[in-house]
Order: sequence, then structure tokens, then C-alpha cells
Amino acid sequence: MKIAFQNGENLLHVSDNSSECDKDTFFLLTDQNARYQGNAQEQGCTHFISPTECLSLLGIDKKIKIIGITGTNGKTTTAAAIYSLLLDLGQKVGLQGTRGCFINEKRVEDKSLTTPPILQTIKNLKMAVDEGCEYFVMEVSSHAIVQNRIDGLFFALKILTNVTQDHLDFHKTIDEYIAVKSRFFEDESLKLINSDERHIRFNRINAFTYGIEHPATYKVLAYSLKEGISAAIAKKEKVYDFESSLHGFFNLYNLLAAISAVDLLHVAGMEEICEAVSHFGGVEGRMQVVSQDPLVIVDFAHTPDGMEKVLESMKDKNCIVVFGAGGDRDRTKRPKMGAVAERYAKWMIVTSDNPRSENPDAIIEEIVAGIQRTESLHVKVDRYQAIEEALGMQKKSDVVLILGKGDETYQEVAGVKYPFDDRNVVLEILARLAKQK
Ligand SMILES: CC(=O)N[C@H]1[C@@H](OP(=O)(O)OP(=O)(O)OC[C@H]2O[C@@H](n3ccc(=O)[nH]c3=O)[C@H](O)[C@@H]2O)O[C@H](CO)[C@@H](O)[C@@H]1O[C@H](C)C(=O)N[C@@H](C)C(=O)N[C@H](CCC(=O)O)C(=O)O
Ligand SMILES: Nc1ncnc2c1ncn2[C@@H]1O[C@H](COP(=O)(O)OP(=O)(O)OP(=O)(O)O)[C@@H](O)[C@H]1O
Ligand SMILES: N[C@H](CCC[C@H](N)C(=O)O)C(=O)O
Ligand SMILES: [Mg+2]
Repeated sequence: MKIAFQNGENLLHVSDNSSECDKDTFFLLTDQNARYQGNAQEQGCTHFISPTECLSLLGIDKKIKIIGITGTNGKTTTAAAIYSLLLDLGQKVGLQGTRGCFINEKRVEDKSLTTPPILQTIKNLKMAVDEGCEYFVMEVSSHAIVQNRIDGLFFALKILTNVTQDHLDFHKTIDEYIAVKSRFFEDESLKLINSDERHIRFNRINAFTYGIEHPATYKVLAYSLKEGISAAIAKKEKVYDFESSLHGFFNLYNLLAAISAVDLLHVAGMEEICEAVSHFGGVEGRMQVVSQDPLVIVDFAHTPDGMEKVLESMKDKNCIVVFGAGGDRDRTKRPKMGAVAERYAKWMIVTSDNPRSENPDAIIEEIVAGIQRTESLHVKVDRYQAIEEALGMQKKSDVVLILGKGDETYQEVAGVKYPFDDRNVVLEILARLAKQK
């Protein structure tokens, strides 16, 4: 991508693609494109800069406090919670991640990658600085760590949510995946680690922890998950309370991480931070109630652990679960997702997620391989029909849970992104069913 940065009077053109370079364009060198430096020179390019030099050239370097969040699940939710708390506490903030980029409540970039190439992040950081932001909260994916898409960034705070199975198509083994996540915490940066996450390795210097089951700097003393979340947490000897409309034990971790992070940034007192938690309404596509009666929830869970956490939070209801698994992603998680669904669901409807370049039926077969209780299983390769079947069979006391895509507005099949939004599909079908009554 090529970006024009207004830097005082002069306009600076920077690209991370050699084919866009010429004598007036800087080539931003990354681990991923270093092999194309010769091509850039052939195009007449004579200026080569690193991300660190680019950040300094644009006067960004240490001016803005970057908070980086990594972990298998909870990054988007925790990042959004920190963003919400900081805004509530009167700060100017940028937010970058799976849902795109937002600055002071305005969307400035559509969804792309959870962690885009470093030049895109530099562009978003520059926009945030120009808008007077003091903080920039960003999700850091394991791919981004391996491909060094965070090269040159100075993190004021690094946060770990958890490490469970995902992306083994890319990292090959869980040990490698854990090693990659641990690399993010090996320096002496200020860091906030989930003390109940026992796999991660991290540098103890400037390390603080949050947790529920193990001792931690920020420790949950008591909590209730009835009608949302209410909890009492301890920091040193003092106790603080907070309330939230969010559901689920897993969101207790996300909110605790967000509170702890904002406290570590010395933005406000713990009382003020905890008070602001109740104003955070959650993230689109994460436990989003699309219909209250009948109860239909759309969620982004697309890993065994994510599904486990969501289904566990709904275990007092009869669940009809609609789910699939992404193509061109970790295949080994598929039967495990099937096995998790079986443990909790009254009915399972296995369907397509984003098949991408894979055969949708083959993906479904790998999920179904993990399911023994086939009498509670329906297979519908067409996602629209799968949702239709779930809503058609729903009884008053049932909840329909549609998992895997969350707020995605497309279904990617063989390189084409067809418009598809689980939430709109639900509303359209419910409206039709209501007319038939
Ligand atoms: C599998 C994967 O991660 N691929 C990433 C990788 O692609 P690649 O190595 O094929 O890149 P490439 O096309 O060779 O280009 C590499 C660099 O060389 C440059 N280039 C290329 C050609 C040329 O002639 N000259 C040149 O300079 C390109 O501009 C680029 O900067 O490097 C690219 C540039 O950084 C990424 O855009 C691309 O992400 C693809 C699109 C992708 O889908 N990645 C997914 C898997 C991903 O990263 N997901 C994570 C995790 C999601 C989550 O769990 O939250 C994410 O962060 O979203
Ligand atoms: N702390 C958590 N632990 C386990 N599962 C969680 C946690 N928080 C959220 N989830 C589940 O995982 C799903 C994804 O949550 P979220 O989008 O916040 O994670 P993420 O790390 O950003 O995911 P991705 O890497 O795919 O972008 C949620 O819809 C929910 O089902
Ligand atoms: N519905 C998506 C969710 C995963 C998105 C992101 N975590 C990634 O791996 O690209 C899929 O599985 O296709
Ligand atoms: Mg995310």
C-alpha cells in the first residue's frame, strides 16, 4: 500500500510494495518485503526506511501510548472495553483490530486484518496523533508477531488474554503457538498477564497480573453472573466493585483485564474506572442478542475454547447451536468444536462458515467426526437454510446460538465475499415466521 503523509509543509510518499515505488517514494522495509528491495531500486527508488525511522520521521515514536493485546480469544472485547473506559474517562483514543480502526468513536478504517501490515498501523497511528489521541489500543495477532507486523512499535503496555488452540495451520504445533505469544512478553515492557493462563512465559520485570483462580495483582474476590456480571476485585488490600451488562465468565476476565490496564496507565482512580465499566455495552457480534423473544444470540466464537466459554455461559438454557468452521484455517480444531457443541447443545446444526478455498462439505465432515450423538445433529451446508432450520424448530424455552461469524458482513467462498450477515438473516426469517403465525 502507498500512503501520502502530510508532514509539515512537505508531502511524504511511503509504500511497502516495490511495484509502487519510484524516485519520489520511500520504500518501507519490513521482514515481509525485504526480498523486493532490488525491484524498488529498479523502479528508481533511492530512499529506504525502517518502521522505526518512519515513525520518527512522522514524529510519532513515543508521543502516543500504544496498548497491545494478544491472546487466542478476548482481544477484540478487551480492546473495546479499554477504549470505552478511556473515552469515558475523558481521554482521546484510537482503537485498531478485527473490527477495523476507530478514533474517538469515529470509524476511520474498515475491517481488514486483526493486525494489518505495519504501514497501515503507522497510518492509523498518525491519524490518531493528528486527532490529539494520547492512547492507541490495538490487537496483536500471533501472525503479526511471527511476521513482525509490529516492528518499530513501542508499547506502553502489553496484555495477554489467554492461550488456547487456534491457527495451528500456521504455527503447526501448540508449543510453537505458545512460544510465539511468549515472545511478545520477553522484554521489560510494562505488561499485564492473565495469572490463570499457565502456559505463557513472560519477563517478570514490570509484570502485573489479573486473575480469578490464582493470586494476582488484580484479583476477583467474588462475582455473580446472574443478569450480566457483578464482581468485587482486590488490588493490594483495597476492594472495588463493578457491574456490567455483558454475559459470561469469560467476559469477567475481559473486563478485569480492561480495568487493570486502565489503572496501570494511571488514568484515574480504581473507583472511577470501575464506575465507568457499566457504560460499556460490549462489542457487535460478541454475544449479541439479535432477538430477545424468541432468544437468538450471534457470537464470534470460532475455536473450541471460545465455543466452550459461550456455551458454558448459556448452560441453564436449551441451546440450538448453528456453527461451522473457517476454510484455510486450523483444521485440527474442527472435530474438537463438534465435541464441544455436543457437550452443551440440545440440537446442533452444522453448516458453512467461510469455506474459502476448501470444499464446504469436507469441512463439515471434519466437524461431524467429533460428534457421537448424531440424533441431535442436523447438517445444512447452506448457512441461510441452517439458520432457518434452527429458528423453525425453536421452542419458547430454547435459545438459538449462531456462532463463528459474529459481525462479519460477508461469507467468503472460493475467493468471493458474498454479502451475508447472520444478524440480518435472523431478523428476516423471524419477520417471515411472525407473518405465518
Ligand atoms: C498468511 C498470511 O498471514 N499472509 C500475510 C502475508 O502475505 P504474503 O507473505 O503472501 O505477502 P506477500 O504478498 O508476499 O507480500 C509481502 C510483502 O511484500 C510486498 N511486495 C509484494 C510483491 C512485490 O512484488 N513487491 C513487494 O514489495 C508486499 O507489499 C508485502 O508488504 O503478508 C501480507 C502483508 O503483510 C499479509 O497481508 C498477509 O495476510 C493475509 C492477507 C491473511 O489473510 N492473513 C491472515 C491469516 C491473518 O494474518 N490473520 C491474522 C489473525 C486473525 C485473528 O485470529 O484475529 C490477522 O492479524 O488478521
Ligand atoms: N476471555 C475469553 N476467553 C475465551 N473465549 C472468549 C473470551 N472472550 C471472548 N471469547 C469468545 O471468543 C470469541 C471472540 O472474542 P473476541 O473477538 O473478543 O476475540 P479475539 O481474540 O479478538 O478473536 P480473533 O483473534 O478471532 O479476532 C467471542 O465471541 C467469545 O465467544
Ligand atoms: N468466521 C471466521 C472467524 C475467524 C476470523 C479470524 N480469527 C481469522 O482466523 O481470520 C473464520 O473462521 O473464517
Ligand atoms: Mg479480534
